[in-house]
Amino acid sequence: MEKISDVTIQPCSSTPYIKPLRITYTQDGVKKIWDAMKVHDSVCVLLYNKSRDCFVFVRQFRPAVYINSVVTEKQADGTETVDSAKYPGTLGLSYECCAGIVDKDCSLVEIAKMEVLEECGYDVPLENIQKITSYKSGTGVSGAMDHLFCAEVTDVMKTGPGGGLKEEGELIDLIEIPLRESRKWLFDEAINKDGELILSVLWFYDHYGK
Ligand SMILES: Nc1ncnc2c1ncn2[C@@H]1O[C@H](COP(=O)(O)OP(=O)(O)O[C@H]2O[C@H](CO)[C@@H](O)[C@H](O)[C@H]2O)[C@@H](O)[C@H]1O
Repeated sequence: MEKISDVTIQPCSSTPYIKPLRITYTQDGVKKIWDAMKVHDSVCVLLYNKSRDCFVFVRQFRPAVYINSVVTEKQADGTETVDSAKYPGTLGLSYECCAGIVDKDCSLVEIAKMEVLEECGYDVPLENIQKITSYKSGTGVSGAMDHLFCAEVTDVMKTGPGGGLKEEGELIDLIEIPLRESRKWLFDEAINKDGELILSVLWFYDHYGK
């Protein structure tokens, strides 16, 4: 998972996942420019395993986290590289709630259910998936919607290994954090995690009075 090497970084104009854009507009009579990115909306599911009183998170190597944690070297051909002997892949490991982009023609809660099965191996009934909230993420750059859900699962619902879709190259570890240890873990800045995870867990404490 964290054995990373041969890292190169180059400009990217457009892909199926992101579309960088330059926006010009006039605001109160003043001409302005803003650089932004079109990205997919996403769903994110906080999983709480009732059988073992723990949260189930996913841990994966995130290239964006990695390259923002290292010093890159400019090469003559204009690309940038990273000395992976100096900067281990562990710098790019990130703990997140199970999540996925909204790129399918089905409801958000159905996408949430599919992601829980693919990434975490739990076959959770739709009625166990409850909405937390939806909000605009990355307002300076993307402004996409993030739809947060919470699902209570039990060991009986664990029907597969999870770990993500191998055909999409996904490499995902499942990490269980006991509820009683989660407050300390949540605010441990040495552990990479995203805002969706923190918000969802704080919602859980509030909603269930934990
Ligand atoms: N930028 C990219 N470059 C190359 N390949 C890409 C890519 N984005 C997606 N992919 C490909 O699409 C596959 C499926 O991605 P997912 O829908 O599982 O989103 P992911 O969990 O990575 O991010 C989800 O979770 C994170 C964290 O919550 C959210 O930020 C995010 O919007 C949400 O989709 C990936 O395995 C990869 O093959």
